[in-house]
Amino acid sequence: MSTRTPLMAGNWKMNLNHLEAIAHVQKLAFALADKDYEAVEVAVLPPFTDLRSVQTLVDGDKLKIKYGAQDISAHDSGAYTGEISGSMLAKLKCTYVAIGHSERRQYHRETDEQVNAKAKAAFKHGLTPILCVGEELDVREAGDHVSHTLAQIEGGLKDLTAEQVETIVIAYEPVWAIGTGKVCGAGDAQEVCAAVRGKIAELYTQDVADKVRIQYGGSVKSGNVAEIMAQPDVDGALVGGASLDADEFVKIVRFRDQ
Ligand SMILES: O=C(CO)COP(=O)(O)O
Repeated sequence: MSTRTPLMAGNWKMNLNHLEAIAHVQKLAFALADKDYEAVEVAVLPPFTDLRSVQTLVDGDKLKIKYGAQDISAHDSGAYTGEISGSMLAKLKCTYVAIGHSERRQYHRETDEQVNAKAKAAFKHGLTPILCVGEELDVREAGDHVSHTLAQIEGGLKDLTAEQVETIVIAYEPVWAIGTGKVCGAGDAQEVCAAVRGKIAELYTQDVADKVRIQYGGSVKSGNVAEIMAQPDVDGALVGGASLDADEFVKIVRFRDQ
């Protein structure tokens, strides 16, 4: 039986302005009870422009919900127009930062090398990376989904220490299941998540691998979350669309009741 605390995180993507963010986090705070936080960690990843508002709310009301960003610059400061540094996110008391989301890889051509540099930047500033990996449809159809995902793991974790890796979160998000309503079968998600843990054991130690939390992401909803969370190597969910509906996200957090 795993001792890993599940992490249920909402990736809002480019949705909800700062006023909507306040209303949304207030709804979550109202609906979630202390007992929800006993066995599960809950986090939201709002757009950058919402983070200050979310921080003020969480600090002011001592909320247990955690928050983080959807991206980070690999650089510390300087002439990088449009980028946001790890020290800026740390100053806003972010806990998490998503790195290498497939939408960043696809639309911004982020490579494993850049993803690795961002992971290092996150650790440098005390942030926990949620390293996103996963294959496109053609890769899965060719039967190469495991090797593709493990190559992303190897590239993303390059030169990170065992102490860093044991705290990292991995999000396995098959690209073909994101925003499509096509959920990956629970057994298929388990296959890749187990292979990811095996790879981390090979690169580090079994002990390190046993501590890493591996989330599944891709069309997670209240109706399918229980089956996915029942898999031994799935330690949480990274939820896109369904996290924008507070009632639905609360049901996902309460996956044990579904
Ligand atoms: O990309 C995702 C989370 O990071 C998943 O998005 P959906 O839940 O909308 O499929």
